[in-house]
Amino acid sequence: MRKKYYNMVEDMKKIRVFCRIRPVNRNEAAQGGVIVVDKIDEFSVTIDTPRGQREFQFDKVFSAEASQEDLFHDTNLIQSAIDGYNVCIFAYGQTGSGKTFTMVGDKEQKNPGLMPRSFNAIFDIIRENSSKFDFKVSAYMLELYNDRLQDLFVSPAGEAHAQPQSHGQARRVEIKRNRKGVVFAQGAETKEASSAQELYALFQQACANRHISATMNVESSRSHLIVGIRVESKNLTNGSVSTGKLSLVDLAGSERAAKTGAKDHQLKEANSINKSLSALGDVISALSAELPHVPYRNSKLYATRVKAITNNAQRNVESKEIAQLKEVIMKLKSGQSVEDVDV
Ligand SMILES: Nc1ncnc2c1ncn2[C@@H]1O[C@H](COP(=O)(O)OP(=O)(O)OP(=O)(O)O)[C@@H](O)[C@H]1O
Repeated sequence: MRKKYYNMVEDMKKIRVFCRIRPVNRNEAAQGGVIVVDKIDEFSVTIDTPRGQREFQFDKVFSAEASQEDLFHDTNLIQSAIDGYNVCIFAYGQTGSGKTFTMVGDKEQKNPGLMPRSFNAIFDIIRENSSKFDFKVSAYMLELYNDRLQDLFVSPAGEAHAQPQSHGQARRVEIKRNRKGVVFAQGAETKEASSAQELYALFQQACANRHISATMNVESSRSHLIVGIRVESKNLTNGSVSTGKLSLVDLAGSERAAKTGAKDHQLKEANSINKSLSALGDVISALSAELPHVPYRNSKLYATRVKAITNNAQRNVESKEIAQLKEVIMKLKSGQSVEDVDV
């Protein structure tokens, strides 16, 4: 059992790359379109290109018939996030390739994607363990638009009316790293949720505040959506507290704006998306090639010098005493008395 868990943790140190093949849609089928990606086994695909056939390898390949449930089943790292690990899942691909469908699902939520399924799974696990742990779930939701992080819990109208800070600018969200190397979004509003429904309602509120390109009559994400869910669990037997984080990211695609005679601001969007996606691509290739320098700082998507993701999977756990001391500090900061806290 212990070996199995150890192997799982070892496995988690890696970045895993899955490939999902999108089925042809009605328009494409009407124009005689066919799938050009061929799944040849569990791990490989071939693509016919003008320069001949090319083969690509992945940790797993999902065919066009794979269901949302299949995807969730094989990418499910919710238990690890609840156990105190930092888990990040994102979809990467060109415009229209199915990133939003995979991460969020279809509009009517007949086929929910990884995000709503993860919200449910978090609270299912919490329910199963509620006699042994006290849980606290909180979330922040951001978008990265034109190289600027926006807090999606603050509506654009609210932002416009917000009191400017002393240096004359509206509230800014910045990616920072604390002394333990944990990355966090400084300045982002965090909201607590006590059920999957509440978390989903927060998500819907966040989506309503996203940038959409009004002049394009197609549904296309023009910004990167970042959903961060923090799960704090207090062990009721020994008082230790572990904090895990699940980051779910729906990246924007870029090609469409560039191809359709885009206006100035659309080109700015496309350039900014391309720049951040290529920075992300550089980070991933540096990590997978285990290069000594990982260029995190080239984009706000990975703006901090996170200690190598590949070789540092560790649980964020603190003892009962530290958890209590933090509580004392919190109370003192808010002007409460601490006499009744026994440390
Ligand atoms: N596996 C799938 N099965 C059925 N329909 C799908 C699948 N993947 C994507 N689609 C449909 O294809 C269309 C494009 O998908 P989606 O919006 O997810 O693309 P995207 O990669 O997020 O695009 P963009 O980068 O422009 O936001 C949508 O109508 C979506 O419902």
